[in-house]
Amino acid sequence: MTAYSDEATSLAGDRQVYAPCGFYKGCRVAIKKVDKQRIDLTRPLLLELKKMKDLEHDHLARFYGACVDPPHCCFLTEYCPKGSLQDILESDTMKLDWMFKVSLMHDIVRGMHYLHGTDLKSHGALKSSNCVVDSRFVLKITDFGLHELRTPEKDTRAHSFWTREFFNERCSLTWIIHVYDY
Ligand SMILES: Nc1nc2c(ncn2[C@@H]2O[C@H](COP(=O)(O)OP(=O)(O)OP(=O)(O)O)[C@@H](O)[C@H]2O)c(=O)[nH]1
Repeated sequence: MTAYSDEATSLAGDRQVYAPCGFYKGCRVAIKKVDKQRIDLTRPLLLELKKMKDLEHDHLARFYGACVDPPHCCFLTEYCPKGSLQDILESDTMKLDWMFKVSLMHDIVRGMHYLHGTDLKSHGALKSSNCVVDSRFVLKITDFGLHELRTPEKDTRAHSFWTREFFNERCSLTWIIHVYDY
């Protein structure tokens, strides 16, 4: 894997968002840092990594793998050049007409429907910054699974909705919570 830059997403005239990315086997990938001193490759973790790699759907960002060597622990996922739904919603220059909004909603529903039918069963952190948009304006859901390796949310700007946080504290995640999530 070649890590090459923090690429600015193409929202001309807006705040620029820099996403670390690189190349892995000829594909451009998004690099998500994992804030862990060490990662124990237990059997359940290896199984989950395998399941994640096997997932394939038009509305899920491809999971390419993880680097578990500290201090460079990270996940590699499909890189989507238009940035996240959060970036698009916060953009002053990008006008969303109803056709585009419906198409984005449709993509989320299709992606989540597929995810709920897999062994992962739930996303766990569905929010606008975890929905990324590719060069053809197709929305793909990212950052699913591997909950034990993810750092708890610290960003109050994150657009997650009260229902997920409310339920997280009280019971385990199920697909029903996602229905309220979006
Ligand atoms: N262009 C592009 N930007 C991305 C991609 N993935 C993430 N980003 C950018 O990185 C921002 C932050 O994403 P994350 O690093 O997942 O952080 P977060 O979702 O805000 O927070 P946590 O997931 O809770 O850590 C997004 O809003 C995007 O601007 C991608 O595939 N392509």
